[in-house]
Amino acid sequence: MSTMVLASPSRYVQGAGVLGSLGEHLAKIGTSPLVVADDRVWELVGSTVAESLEAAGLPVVRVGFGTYATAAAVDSLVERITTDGHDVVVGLGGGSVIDAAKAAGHLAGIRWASVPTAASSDAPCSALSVIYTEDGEFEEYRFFPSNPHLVLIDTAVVAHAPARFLVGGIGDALATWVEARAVAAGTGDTMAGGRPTATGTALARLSWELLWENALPALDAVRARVVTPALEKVVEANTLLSGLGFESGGLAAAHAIHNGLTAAPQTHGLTHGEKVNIGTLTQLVLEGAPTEEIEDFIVFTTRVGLPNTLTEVGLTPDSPELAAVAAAATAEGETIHAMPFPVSAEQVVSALKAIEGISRRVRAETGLPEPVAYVAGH
Ligand SMILES: NC(=O)c1ccc[n+]([C@@H]2O[C@H](COP(=O)([O-])OP(=O)(O)OC[C@H]3O[C@@H](n4cnc5c(N)ncnc54)[C@H](O)[C@@H]3O)[C@@H](O)[C@H]2O)c1
Ligand SMILES: [Zn+2]
Repeated sequence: MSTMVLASPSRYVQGAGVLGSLGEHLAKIGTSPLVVADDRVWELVGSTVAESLEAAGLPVVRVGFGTYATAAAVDSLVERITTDGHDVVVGLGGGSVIDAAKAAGHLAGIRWASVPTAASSDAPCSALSVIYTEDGEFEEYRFFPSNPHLVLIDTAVVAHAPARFLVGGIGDALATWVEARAVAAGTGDTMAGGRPTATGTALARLSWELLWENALPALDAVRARVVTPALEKVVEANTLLSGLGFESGGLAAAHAIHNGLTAAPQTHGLTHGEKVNIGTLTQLVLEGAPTEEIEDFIVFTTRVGLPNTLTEVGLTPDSPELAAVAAAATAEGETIHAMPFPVSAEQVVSALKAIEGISRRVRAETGLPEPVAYVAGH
């Protein structure tokens, strides 16, 4: 019998205004926190965080952050933690700063907490970080022996973030069930280092169900800058359920194709979830999913505002970069090899080319807008 593993953070806290109790929660796991946040995020929530830490008797120390979770960014955080003797590191912001904080906490031998300010990815809960080059190309996954001690997400902050962040988080979370069911059907391991539990797979499915029901009204809520029950459900789906579901249910082709896409400079500037959505649709085509399911996915993700054509990620079916994307997606060790059948780079190129025409046809047939070409950096 193969071993099954489920991983999860020690504590998950979600609600409107919970950032005000960050200090109280952090005081249970450390006495000298280092908060990592870029200037934009600190401008938005720095005063709330500082007041909360002060009220809990904790010192307020914040260090800045760049764009990507690079090896160098992680190393410089480790140096800061070690020199100043911090005992808990807090990633405050998007998935990149959270990944950098996790990796630094692990290397420095201290605890770490995730405090996302947008529901833009399922990075906050996992025991791994995705490391990039300085140019934003996928470099490696780093795995840690434990998940964050605390994940805290304030839905009022999420409601005031640009809607595109929530769109990205929905794209990342929709992939979770499509990938988890593929891993469950095969023999591969999950990111937690074993076969999926029924629990992990079920959480991935619940994430999909909540999104299908609540994603569109949640986006309406964010555009109105208000917290509604639909938004709470989507934040939970994007952050907690997708986080547990991808880590313990398994990643497959969709994320491998996302990682491959980072090799095409045309895609830089798109969010993680936007690129993942191209991977999800490509996986559905690769596995020969029922036509109705593929068509429903295209209609739903177009309505959400996610790209589902090559055009929308700066590519075309004739782009020479597709070969490099497929080569990277099928590299040794990539999660595409957890699919229940062998996948070659040629198959990935074919499926990528196929999504352009399928999505254009479905969008035309259902009265949805034609894709608009994405130009990196604009
Ligand atoms: N480790 C994991 O398990 C895991 C899982 C999924 C994704 N990821 C990684 O997460 C990264 C993607 O994360 P992301 O999509 O959050 O992007 P990001 O972290 O790269 O960028 C987020 C940007 O949004 C800004 N921002 C954050 N909150 C804001 C707010 N409330 N208002 C305005 N601006 C705000 C930040 O300043 C930052 O510039 C990728 O590197 C991806 O590989 C990791
Ligand atoms: Zn992801």
